[in-house]
Amino acid sequence: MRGRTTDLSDATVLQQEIAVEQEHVDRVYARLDELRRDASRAEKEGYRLAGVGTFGALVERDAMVFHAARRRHALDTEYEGLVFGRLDLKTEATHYVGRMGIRDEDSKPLVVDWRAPAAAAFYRATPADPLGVVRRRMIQSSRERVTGIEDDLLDPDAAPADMRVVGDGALLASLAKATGRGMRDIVATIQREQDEAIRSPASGVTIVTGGPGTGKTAVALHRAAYLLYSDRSRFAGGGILVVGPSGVFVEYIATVLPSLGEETATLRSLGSLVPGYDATRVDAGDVAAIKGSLRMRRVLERASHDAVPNGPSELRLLYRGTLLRLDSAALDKIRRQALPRGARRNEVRGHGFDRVFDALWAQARDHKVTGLPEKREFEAELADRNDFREFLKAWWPRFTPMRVLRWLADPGRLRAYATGVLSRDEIATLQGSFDALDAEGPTIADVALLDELDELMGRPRKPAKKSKNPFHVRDGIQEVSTYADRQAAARAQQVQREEDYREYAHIVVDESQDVSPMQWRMIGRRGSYASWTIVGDPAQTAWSGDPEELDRARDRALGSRKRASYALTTNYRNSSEIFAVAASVIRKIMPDLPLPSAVRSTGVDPADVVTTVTALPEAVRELTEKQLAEVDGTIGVIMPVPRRDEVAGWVAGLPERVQVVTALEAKGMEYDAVVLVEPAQIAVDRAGIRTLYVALSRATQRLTTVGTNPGWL
Ligand SMILES: Nc1ncnc2c1ncn2[C@@H]1O[C@H](COP(=O)(O)OP(=O)(O)OP(=O)(O)O)[C@@H](O)[C@H]1O
Repeated sequence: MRGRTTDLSDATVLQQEIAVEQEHVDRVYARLDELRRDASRAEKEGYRLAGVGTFGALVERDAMVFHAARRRHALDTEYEGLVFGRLDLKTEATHYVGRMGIRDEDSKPLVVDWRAPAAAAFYRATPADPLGVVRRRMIQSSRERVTGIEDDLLDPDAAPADMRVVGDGALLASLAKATGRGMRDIVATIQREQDEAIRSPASGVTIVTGGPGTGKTAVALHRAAYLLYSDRSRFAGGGILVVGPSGVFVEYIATVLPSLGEETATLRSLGSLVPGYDATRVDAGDVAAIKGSLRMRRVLERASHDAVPNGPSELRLLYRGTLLRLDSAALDKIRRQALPRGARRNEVRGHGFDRVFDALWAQARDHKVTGLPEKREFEAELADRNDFREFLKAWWPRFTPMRVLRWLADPGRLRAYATGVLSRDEIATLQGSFDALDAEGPTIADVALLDELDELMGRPRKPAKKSKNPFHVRDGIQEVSTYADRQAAARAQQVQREEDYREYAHIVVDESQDVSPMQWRMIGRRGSYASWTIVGDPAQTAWSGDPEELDRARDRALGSRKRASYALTTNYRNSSEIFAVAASVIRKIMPDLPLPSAVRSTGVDPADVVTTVTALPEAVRELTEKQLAEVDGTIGVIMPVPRRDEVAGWVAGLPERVQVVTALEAKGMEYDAVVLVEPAQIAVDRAGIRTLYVALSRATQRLTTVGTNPGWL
């Protein structure tokens, strides 16, 4: 208990203050019940009216039902911890801050939405700059019951004599909680520097940097929620895309926006950004660096213009008793002419075919074929012939990106496409890295190559565009639809987008330090109209390619948009003891790197266990079991990428709280305890040391390292 002295015991003061807040919270929930009843009445009314009226009116009512349902859903979602803050201002006014804005029957605010301008002071006021706030109070609750209070007295001189101040401050109370499987929102305890990044202007590019655990991901997600609040029609209409490094990470953060009442954002990992793929396989660092380099575009361009493997090497057609023939040189020439540099193979297929017709026509005339008809009829005759059609299909098929990428598994083709673009060593490194495409699907790095090929080759022309009006079934017919059809259509119009949607209004890129140049191109294609939020920490990158190329690719994706940068400086995740170990590792290669300060101490130092190869499996299992006994939340067992399956076997059968991830998958993740296996095998080069830094900074409470080589510390 801090602040003013009082004659009452601390516990009594706390109970009295809780009772004061409970009264307000009760009013809010009573009002919430009314609003929910209204929303569900509007929904029911919409259903009732749906059976009558003109089509246009029906659509409008459907939209009304949809909005009412959405509102009811929001009211349900944001039930827990609805009111979490109170501001007592110098003006003697009091504001309550919560997950959503609620007004009483007279339209007076009972709770201010955390994203509203009036709530900014809740996050930004400090004792040095109180912004008119005397006391900031965090209200903790469980469902509708207030369970605790944490106050910060920001302006003691302005505090009235009877103002009470209880608790140790909101932040430390919240950091002590165990980690769940999914990330939590931090809406009640956003810190000033974070709030500034969250409320950065909606246009241009917002860049947020900071060391491990500084809340970059939390800021990025709260910013998405803020943007949806501040300009819903723009951001919900155009859509917000959130891109993270891996599927594991996307799953981890997937609950944050819904917990803030926002479900409209699209979350994708780098391996699943292109429709049809959900890649989780990773390439070795040196392979990923080559696959991620912009030079791959030239390699792929050459591939996309090459002849089909095992395609027909000549065309022989017996036409009205005369043999017409195009040999392989003639066919190659036609292909090259129809496909000049920059042309898209799938789009110019027709030109290729036209040239084949021309060449055959010229031959037929030279050979003075008896009874040769007009050219158009000659073409029609050929086009009717199965053998000719089969030839065209085999010689110039419609290409899928996957089909062409597979050609790179052939060492001869790879060499032919890459010579003069990649070094001999690089070509040797790439060799074999496409072999498993068929059996195991693409790697995460391959997905950007597939997207590039898609662009390089274009798509076959699409059939005529469908009407934009989802109720408009065929020209001239406004089909009588059922209520359910229109309800689905109303919803589809609001949230569903075509599979390869590319017109997002905002793109959030998390862990941006790991986005390769080719991946920046892939993301950039989906953000021509977007404003951006880019968060990352260069010191955590696993990228071992050319850093300048990386900057260039990023700059190209972001274009000339105005940039605003924010740096976060406090590590909220790690205990100071754990972060000290991580810091000592990164300092080896970046001695001048500014590091965040870890605010919380547990008094428990990390343990480092050195053992033998034969004893390692048992040691890993035992150390993991020990963590299970010591912490309540999750335990991350982290290892070098190639050893994943082996280590997973060692801890098989342990409770679900134990999660097995590679050092690369651990990016962005958080666990209460971490057992890190064979750190020396991760720290094999500079990129490896940065990856080790990531792995060492994942734990909130306990860190144990275990391996057969002590030389990494
Ligand atoms: N203001 C805050 N109040 C409470 N918890 C916070 C706050 N800011 C961050 N945290 C917590 O700190 C942890 C780290 O946050 P987050 O994962 O966003 O950091 P990060 O900067 O993205 O980390 P990394 O770069 O290491 O992946 C999370 O558990 C988050 O909930």
